Amino acid sequence: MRLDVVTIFPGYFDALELSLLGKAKQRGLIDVRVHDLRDHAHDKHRTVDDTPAGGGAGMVMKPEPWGEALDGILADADPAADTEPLIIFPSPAGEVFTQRMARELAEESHLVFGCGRYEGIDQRVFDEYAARGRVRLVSIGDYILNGGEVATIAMVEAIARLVPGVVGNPESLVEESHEDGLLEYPSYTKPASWRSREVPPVLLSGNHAAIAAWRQEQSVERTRRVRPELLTREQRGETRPRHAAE
Ligand SMILES: N#Cc1c(-c2ccc3ccn(Cc4ccccn4)c3c2)n[nH]c1N
Repeated sequence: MRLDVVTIFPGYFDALELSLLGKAKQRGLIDVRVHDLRDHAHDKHRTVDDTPAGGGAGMVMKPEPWGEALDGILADADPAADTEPLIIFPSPAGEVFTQRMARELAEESHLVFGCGRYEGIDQRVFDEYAARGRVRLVSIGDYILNGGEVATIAMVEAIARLVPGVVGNPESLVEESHEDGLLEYPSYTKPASWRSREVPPVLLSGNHAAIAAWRQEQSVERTRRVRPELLTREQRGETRPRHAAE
């Protein structure tokens, strides 16, 4: 998978050189290219923002540097690829990023992340690239950040770890929160007793069926307590199980 990131703060993405993603890069599983938007602003001060049309507080990112940066990336994309690159703009006005979306995006061969700052990017940039290809505005949650960089790092981590070969043991991806629509069960390790707090005996029983049942029950109970909206109506007890005899 190729990942291009356009930002005025390229240093944010040094984080992608660390840990799992750094190793995946070294192994050629992920090709990350970070572009400084200011390299595409050619005035003396490398200006990337201007006052909002119609007035209002703050500044808006000018379209010209974005056009030059994104045109360059698209022109450099693999012409033999099945599909054109998908351009993702983190935005508080975007569709909410979920594990389902992460799985969907992990199937892509080329993702481009456009990190806005200030009050956002001139709308015509979104319109231009949506007319020419595939664009999605995506939000990582209902709160306001100062720009798209942190959201991009979060999304890149969630997506890249699903790319085959990036995570050592693919089985560890199966029983994770949200993979089956439920929150993950609580985890324990050694020692069996710590400050008079015991590991649940079922986990030490060696009875794998009982352990699996306990973990499923814990996932449903934790989801019911913390995120009831993730449960199906049947799991919430609002309907009888479909197989139940009348
Ligand atoms: N994803 C995501 C985001 C963002 C986000 C993403 C990109 C930009 C570019 C500028 N700003 C600041 C800003 C302030 C005020 C109104 C609009 N925008 C961003 C914020 N905030 N919260 C999320 N879940």
